[in-house]
Amino acid sequence: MVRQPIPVIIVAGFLGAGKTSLLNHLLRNPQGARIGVVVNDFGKINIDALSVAGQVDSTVSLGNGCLCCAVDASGLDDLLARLARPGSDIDVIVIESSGLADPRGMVRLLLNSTNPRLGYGGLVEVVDAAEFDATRRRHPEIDQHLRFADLVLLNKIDRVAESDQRRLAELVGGLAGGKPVLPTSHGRVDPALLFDRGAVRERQDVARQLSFDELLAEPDDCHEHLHTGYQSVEFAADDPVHPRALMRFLDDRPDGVYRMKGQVHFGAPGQGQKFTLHTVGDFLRFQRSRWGRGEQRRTQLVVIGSGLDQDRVRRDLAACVGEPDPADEHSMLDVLKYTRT
Ligand SMILES: Nc1nc2c(ncn2[C@@H]2O[C@H](COP(=O)(O)OP(=O)(O)OP(=O)(O)O)[C@@H](O)[C@H]2O)c(=O)[nH]1
Repeated sequence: MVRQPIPVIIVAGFLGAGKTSLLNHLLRNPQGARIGVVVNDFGKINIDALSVAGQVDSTVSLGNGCLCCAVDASGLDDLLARLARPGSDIDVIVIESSGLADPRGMVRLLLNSTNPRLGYGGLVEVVDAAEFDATRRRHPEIDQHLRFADLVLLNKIDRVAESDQRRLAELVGGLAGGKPVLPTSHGRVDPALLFDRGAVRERQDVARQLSFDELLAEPDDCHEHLHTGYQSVEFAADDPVHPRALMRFLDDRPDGVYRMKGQVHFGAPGQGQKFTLHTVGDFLRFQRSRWGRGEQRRTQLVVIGSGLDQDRVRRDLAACVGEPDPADEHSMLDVLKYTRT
């Protein structure tokens, strides 16, 4: 029997929109589908890969650089071929693109793929409902990212007033040419909407239509992509970080910082857990969990922003390393205010 090509679905969306949350949701609720994953992060430390690792066997990661122009079609093909190799039993591959990648470049790469075992499975755009207006003001070109979406998740709906939800859904739906817009929280969507064979086939048919000829013919200048205006700083420390010092850094983030993510090892007594940190714009959240067995307790952070003074960010974070005074019982208080377990 001839095997149908494995659909490759691209999950795109601006920094911090909720792509990894969606991916984790899909991996936890696969509904029988065996999912292969490619994660592409902007920073050198691939935090997204760390976040999804352990949940799937078939993850390949491609850190440091946006997939939209960092690799050519053959480079991506090699990555995908590893997942789609005969006998791998994968039903669907999901590529989580970096938050600064141009989805059009990614779609183009897939349409140019020569691997007969793979087929384009559609573009899912995740939109941060709370940040969308501000992001558009800074980057009007983001509108174009929605043009080829097959499905838009209007995510973080819990952070937006009801009246704004309607306005945003209409706005985003218009930019996506009338494609379905689903309000979501933490990327919780019915996986069938992404993986259902009928839906995938429909998206593949649409991809063959005129609009995609247009996409393939469109000039693509990498120098105009969003990632060219952004920098990232990676920070790692084996020694514990002082909670009060890190909170001071977070309260007064250096100019240009938009996104921070990673894990923090605090030295405060009784706080031997792993704290996963996320900032997106003004949003700040820690999540507390146990360190894995054999996992090294260390801080690893990526800071992403535009116009960053990278040396200063590095210096300021290095200055946060240190252990609180054992007499300071409340050193973790401010961290815990922003922590969810
Ligand atoms: N309140 C709220 N927070 C969310 C929602 N979805 C994601 N988040 C939080 O937003 C932060 C960023 O989410 P991620 O899923 O890592 O975003 P991302 O798009 O993968 O980020 P990048 O890969 O860095 O671009 C995390 O702290 C998430 O827990 C949501 O629907 N509501």
